[in-house]
Formats: sequence, structure tokens, C-alpha cells
Amino acid sequence: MDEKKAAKRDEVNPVGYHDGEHTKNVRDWKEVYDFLIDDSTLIPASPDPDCQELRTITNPWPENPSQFRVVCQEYAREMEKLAFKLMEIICLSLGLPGGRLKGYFEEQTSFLRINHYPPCPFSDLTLGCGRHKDFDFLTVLAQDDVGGLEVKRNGKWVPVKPDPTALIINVGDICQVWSNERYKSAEHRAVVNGEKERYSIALFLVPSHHVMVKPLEELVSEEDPPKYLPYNWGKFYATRNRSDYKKQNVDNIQIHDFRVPN
Ligand SMILES: O=C(O)CCC(=O)C(=O)O
Ligand SMILES: [Fe+2]
Repeated sequence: MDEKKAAKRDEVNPVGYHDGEHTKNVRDWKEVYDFLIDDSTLIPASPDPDCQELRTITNPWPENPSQFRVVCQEYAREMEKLAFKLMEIICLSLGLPGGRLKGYFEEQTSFLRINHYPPCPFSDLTLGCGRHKDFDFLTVLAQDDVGGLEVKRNGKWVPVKPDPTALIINVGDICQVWSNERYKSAEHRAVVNGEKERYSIALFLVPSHHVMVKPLEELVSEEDPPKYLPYNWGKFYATRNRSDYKKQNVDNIQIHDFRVPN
């Protein structure tokens, strides 16, 4: 517990250990450890659009278990390779050069999240992770054999069969915007288990803080105009970080806020 406290994150430092996350203003039944792929990463100092100040965030690695840091970093490197490969394939599928998006990730803010869902005595009353769409370009998710992940399909929650030997790839909101909705991000949630604890590990692939996310020029035309107004990734991330840890009176920021009406 002391190691967890030492690595605790807050509204200012958005990486490290946390057990009070809110998804859409409702507290989740889980604890997480978040760490950046690039150990020191630049993000805006404040969500305020007029503030140009940046700050560097670093991973608060716990000292124990002693192998934790090395194992996490090695896992992250392998998952990162896979995520960039998948990004290339998505580019090709959109008729773009494979490396079209790579430049947006030179100062990537990508991070991994280890989710731990303890057994929950009120498993029918609460969720491990409330319904949401990932805000990133894509997510590579590994899970154990307990099960709990559900995806919304045709208006119904469909359980994803747990398979510790498989990886689940989620399309995220940034992919939806860049592709001008040729790809749609997937809504999902995690239910909790009355008896068993569950672990999952996600890699969130996200661009550099200064990137303006908007439909790619090659994919828009007069017949298919941009469906989103540009938004600054760093400011979006900073705004989310402020609202993910406590209840707010307003909904947290969503790509829907930038959607051009039909
Ligand atoms: O634990 C899971 O299966 C899903 C976690 C998730 O959706 C997330 O961390 O964004
Ligand atoms: Fe998610």
C-alpha cells in the first residue's frame, strides 16, 4: 500500500497509481497504474486555451516489486511496435501511405494502463469501468481469463470472450475523427465479478500534445465535408484529466463537442 501511495497521481500529475477514477462522473470499481511510453512527456500545463505553458510529466515508478519497472517498459515497447504497425495498416486501408500519421507521434503522449478490478460484493450495482469510447487513436488491450469486457453492438452489450492469449484492438475517437468517420470508435465497459479479481492492460496510442486533430485533408471533399472541427490534442487531454478524478457538474469533454451538425 505504501508503494501505491508513493506512486499516487492527482489532477496535476496524470500518471501513476489511482483508485478513484470516474467515467462520465460515476466512480469506477477499480484501481489503476498508468505509465507513459516515453518516460518524460510534454503536455499543456493547463486546460485553459489561452495558456501556452507546457510541463513535463514523468512516471512515478514504485521501488517494489523491483522488476516492475523493467517488465512494464519491455511490455510497453512490444505493444508500441504492434500499435504502430496497426496504424500503418489502417492508413493503407484508407488509401493513404502507410506512414501518413507517424509524424503526429514524434512527441507522443501514449501511455499504458494496468487495470485491477477487485471482487465486488455489489457486482450487479456497479461497473468496473463505465461505458465509454477510448479517446485515443487505437487501444491494444490484454486481459486475463476472468471476463468482464462488454462492447455495444446494435444497441446491446455483448460480452467479449476472455482469452489471455489474444489481444483486443479498439478503434478510438482520434481514428474516428482523422478518418472522417470511415472508422467509428467502439463503445465499451467492464463489469465486475462478485468472486474473482480481474486484470487488464491497455496501451492507448495518442499523438503529440501540439497536434490539431481534424479529418485528414485526403479524406474530405465537397461531397464528404469534414465532420469535425479541429481540436488540440493536448488541451483535450488536459481537460479530460481534470474531470476524470472527480465528479463535475458538466459532462467531460467528448469529440461530440467538435462534431459539425449534419
Ligand atoms: O478492463 C477492460 O477490459 C476495459 C478497460 C478499458 O476500457 C479502459 O481502460 O479504457
Ligand atoms: Fe476503454
